[in-house]
Amino acid sequence: MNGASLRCTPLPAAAQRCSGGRRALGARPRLTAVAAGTTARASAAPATLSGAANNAVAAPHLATVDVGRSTNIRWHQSMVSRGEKELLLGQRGCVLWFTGLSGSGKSTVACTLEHLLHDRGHFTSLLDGDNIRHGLNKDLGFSPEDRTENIRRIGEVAKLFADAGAVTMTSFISPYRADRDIVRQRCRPGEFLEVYMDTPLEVCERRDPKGLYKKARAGLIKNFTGIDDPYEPPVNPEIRVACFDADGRQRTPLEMAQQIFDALDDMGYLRDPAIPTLAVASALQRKHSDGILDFACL
Ligand SMILES: Nc1ncnc2c1ncn2[C@@H]1O[C@H](COP(=O)(O)OS(=O)(=O)O)[C@@H](OP(=O)(O)O)[C@H]1O
Ligand SMILES: Nc1ncnc2c1ncn2[C@@H]1O[C@H](COP(=O)(O)OP(=O)(O)O)[C@@H](O)[C@H]1O
Repeated sequence: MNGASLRCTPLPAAAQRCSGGRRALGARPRLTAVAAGTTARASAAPATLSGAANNAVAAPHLATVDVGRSTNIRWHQSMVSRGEKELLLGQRGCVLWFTGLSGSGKSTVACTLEHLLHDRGHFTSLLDGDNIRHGLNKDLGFSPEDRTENIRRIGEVAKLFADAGAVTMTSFISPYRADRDIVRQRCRPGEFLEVYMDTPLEVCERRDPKGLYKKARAGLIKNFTGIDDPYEPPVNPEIRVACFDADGRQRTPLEMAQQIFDALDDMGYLRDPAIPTLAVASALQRKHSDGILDFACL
């Protein structure tokens, strides 16, 4: 594919049966390799893309940029849009950012919520503090700088999952308001939903499932959130999960998870999962000869 260049070619007219102003999935510009005066369908994306890279030197729209310590990099636009992925999944990708003290119930409720969502046919992902610190962030501790970097990385990973259409849950203390706000700003409008586990320190300390509060009180752990390191509660979280009900009874994890599920549903993040199933079925029946699915009549 030497000398190939990238060109976006619209599908043939027959493939552009778009109804009611909604763009047909099959009608998006298609990546096409053009070599030595002939027009050919790109059969393998990597070959096509490397062809583009070879020709990027003089084309201004393919200019590279420097970001942080990375030089000469360029943003690559996906050929399958986020909207198309969300249509397939029948939901909107989002980041449900659980925040609260250690022992406030972040992991338990996020895990319960993931079950609820999955049972109802939704695509989810759960990033949990302890787990991520076993791998991606095992180089980080609990200094203010390390916590900030912890949250920054998780924010970026969560955004990637949301971009793929997943209802993404993160479960980190994320004690500093500024760090959470940076993640919010990095997300699209409406994509970031702060879920505040509003469980008082006394309750968390009583639970103390890992015995960490006891150690922190004894001075064996330094900079423990809520003891000798600050926790800054959200000012205006999208979802506040209260520990107690109106009668002063401690709410169960299932009640809390159901509250978040209902809020997501009310806000329109969850659509009927049956929709994309039907969409795929009917698009398959109208598959074009070139193998592209046609969602035009939806
Ligand atoms: N100093 C200190 N302060 C707070 N927490 C501590 C500390 N040292 C260890 N742990 C354990 O690590 C878990 C918190 O990790 P996170 O990644 O969520 O923390 S942070 O968001 O970066 O602040 C937290 O887990 P959870 O109880 O699930 O929140 C603790 O078990
Ligand atoms: N709604 C709840 N009611 C009673 N106990 C809870 C509730 N949510 C969590 N717990 C218990 O509290 C402890 C800490 O919960 P966990 O989800 O690990 O908190 P976090 O992830 O915020 O540290 C666990 O032992 C869990 O069983």
